[in-house]
Amino acid sequence: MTATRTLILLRHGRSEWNELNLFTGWVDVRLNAQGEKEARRGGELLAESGILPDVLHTSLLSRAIQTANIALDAADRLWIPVTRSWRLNERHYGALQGKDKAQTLEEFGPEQFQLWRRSFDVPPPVLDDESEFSQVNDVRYAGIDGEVPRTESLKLVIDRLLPYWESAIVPDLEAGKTVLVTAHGNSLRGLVKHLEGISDDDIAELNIPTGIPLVYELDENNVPTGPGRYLDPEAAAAGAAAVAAQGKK
Ligand SMILES: O=C(O)[C@@H](CO)OP(=O)(O)O
Repeated sequence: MTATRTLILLRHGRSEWNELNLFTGWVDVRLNAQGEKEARRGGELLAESGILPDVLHTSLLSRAIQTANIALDAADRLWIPVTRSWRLNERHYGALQGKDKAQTLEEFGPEQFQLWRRSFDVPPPVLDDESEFSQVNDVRYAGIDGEVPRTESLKLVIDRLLPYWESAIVPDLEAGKTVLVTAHGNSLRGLVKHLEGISDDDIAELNIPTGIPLVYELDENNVPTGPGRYLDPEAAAAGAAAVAAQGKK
């Protein structure tokens, strides 16, 4: 029997802007108190299930970094090596960054809202470089191998994510390491789409809850041997339903 490889995906805990119901994207907001609690619980779930990461990959956004640190502290794994990449960042939400989701839904209607939020290849309008929510002059992206996005569809997220998956994450998995990836709702939707071979249409229905580890066992071709498994399935189902309903309250 060939040994399987273990991959853990963790969406950051609730952020200040999740709380305010604002489109966030690349805006670098922090976790709120509930998000910190979720991150701790995420780490406890890892410890309780004995699925302990050997290496960590995070985005360059503080909410993912904070989540990883808190979770790893709870699992007594703060010491593991870490690599961070903009390629794991949240989807850039273009001109929607900083906008209220409920107001956007009301202004543009459910069809356009869903198209911007969950379609595969329709990006929101581009964000002006002069906007306070633009990242074009953010020093952390000064050296990236590409242009700082002004907007992204899920397709564009997958296009910039997969080279990192292949060049940085897969080698760790192939070295037999248990890999933790701490990232975002839409960058993780992109990775799950790739792993599970979800169609461009069906991916619209997938929502990832905050703070609950999602574990995959992968074969020697890095294909999942079964569906991903949330370490707290009940909380995950409730969390995913809440994400799907955002804007409607
Ligand atoms: O605002 C965002 O950046 C994302 C994740 O919080 O939201 P949505 O779930 O609407 O894609």
